[in-house]
Amino acid sequence: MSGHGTPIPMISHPCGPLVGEAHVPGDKSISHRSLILGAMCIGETRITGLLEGEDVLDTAKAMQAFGATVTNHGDGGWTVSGVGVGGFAEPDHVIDCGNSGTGVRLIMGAAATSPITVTYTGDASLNGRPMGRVTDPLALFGAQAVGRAGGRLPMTIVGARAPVPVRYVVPVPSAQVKSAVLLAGLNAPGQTVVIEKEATRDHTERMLQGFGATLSVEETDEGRVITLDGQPELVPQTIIVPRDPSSAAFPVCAAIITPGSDVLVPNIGLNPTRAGLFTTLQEMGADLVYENMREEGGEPVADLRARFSPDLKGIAVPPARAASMIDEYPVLSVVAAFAAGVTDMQGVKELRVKESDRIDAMAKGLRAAGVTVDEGPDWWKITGLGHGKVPGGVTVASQLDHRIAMAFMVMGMATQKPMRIDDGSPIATSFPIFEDLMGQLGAQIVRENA
Ligand SMILES: O=C(O)C1=C[C@@H](OP(=O)(O)O)[C@@H](O)[C@H](O)C1
Ligand SMILES: C=C(OP(=O)(O)O)C(=O)O
Repeated sequence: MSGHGTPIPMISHPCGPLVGEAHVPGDKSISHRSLILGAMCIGETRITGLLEGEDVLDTAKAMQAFGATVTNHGDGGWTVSGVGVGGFAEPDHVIDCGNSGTGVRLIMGAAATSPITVTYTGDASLNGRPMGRVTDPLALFGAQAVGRAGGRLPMTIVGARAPVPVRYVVPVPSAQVKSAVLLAGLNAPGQTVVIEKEATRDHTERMLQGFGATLSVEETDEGRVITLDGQPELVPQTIIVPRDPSSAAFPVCAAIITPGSDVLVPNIGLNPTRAGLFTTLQEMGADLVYENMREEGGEPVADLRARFSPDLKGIAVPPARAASMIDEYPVLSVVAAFAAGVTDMQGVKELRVKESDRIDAMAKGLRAAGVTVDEGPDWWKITGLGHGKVPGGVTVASQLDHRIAMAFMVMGMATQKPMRIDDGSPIATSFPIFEDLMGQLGAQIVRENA
C-alpha cells in the first residue's frame, strides 16, 4: 500500500524493568524471498512463520498480480502455487510495493527477464530511494527501465525478450542488488555470475540452493563469486521462517538500557551475515548471552537473554561488520547514548539511502534529546551520557521509517522524560506486534488520541 494513512503519534514513557519472553515475528528478508521463490516454482510451496507485516503483504499481492496463487491459512501459515521460472504473466495494474525496498528490488529482478512490461510504485519514502543500482545490472540482461529523474519510482520496466546471462560486480554492499541480479539470472540461459566485494546477507543464495537451483559460492581475491545456472526448474519447498534478528534487536536493546530488565528472546537466527549487532553489544559490555545454541534448517539459532547492563562503554564498530547489522544502527545509536564514551560507526553510507536518511533522522532526534552526535557522509559518532543521564522529552519525526520509530520508542523507556514520535504507523511494515510485545514486557508506549 502506498502511504500509511493517518499518522499515529506515539509516546514512550520511562518505565520499570522489562521482564519476560519476547516472541518476535518471522524474518522479513526470508519472508519476501519465500513468496517470490514460491511464485517461481510449479507446484505448492508451504510457508509457516511468515512475517505478516505490510512490506511482505505487498510482496504477496505482487506475486498474485504475476499469476501465482497466494493463500493465507491463518496463524502464519501460507501457501504459494507458483507459475515457474519465466512464467510470470504481465500484471494488469501497477505493482505497489508500499514502503519496501527489498520487495520492489527483488521483484524487479525476478520479472526483468520475462517478456512483460511492469510499472512499479511505492509510498513517498520508497519513491525517493535509488533504483538505478538495480536497473543498471538489469539493463545488461536486456531489460529497459524508464523512471523519474535519478532512477526513482514510479518506474516501468520492459522485460528482456531474449535475456542474456550477466557477469556483474555489485558496486555497493547490497543484498537487494545481489538478489535482484540472481533472480533475473534465473530466467536467462547459461550462467549468471555475481561478485560482491563485501559479504552481505546470503538468504537468496541459500534459498535458491534449497529450491533446487545449481548455485556455487567461491571466496576469491575478487570477493564472493556466486555462479548460478540459468533456467532451472525450481522445486516447491516447505519453509519454516526463522524469527527476525532485526526485530529481536528492539527488545534486546530495550532490556540492556532499562534498569532491572531481564528479557528472553527465543529462537533467533544467528546467521553470521545478520548477527553483527549482537557481537557489537557484547563488545560494549552488554549482558547479552546466547542460550540453547543449536542448528535449525542449516542455520545457527539461539535464545537471546538480555539483561540491564550498567557498565556499557562506547566502542569503534568495525566497518567490515556494517553489512551484517545495517538495519540495526538506529537502535545501536540509542544504546550508545546510554554508554560511557564515544561509539564510532564508520563505513555506513548505505544508511543514508534507507527508508529515510537514517544518520540524519537519528542525529536530529538524539540531538534534540540532549545527546551529542557528530557525522560525515559515511560515518557518525555518538558521545554517550551514561545511564539515567539522557534527558529525552522531545518529539521526533519518524520519516516513514519503521526502524527510526521503534528506536525512539526504545529510547523513551530509559530517558529522564518521555520520547514522542509524530507517526508510529510505519512500524507495521516490519513489526506489527511491536507495541503489544513491548507492553507485555512492561514498556509504556501509548498512542496519542487513542
Ligand atoms: O536483502 C534484504 O532482504 C535486505 C537487504 C538490506 O538492504 P540493502 O541491500 O539495500 O543493503 C536491508 O537493509 C534490508 O532491510 C533487507
Ligand atoms: C532497510 C529496510 O528495508 P527495505 O530496504 O526493505 O525497505 C529495513 O527494514 O530496515
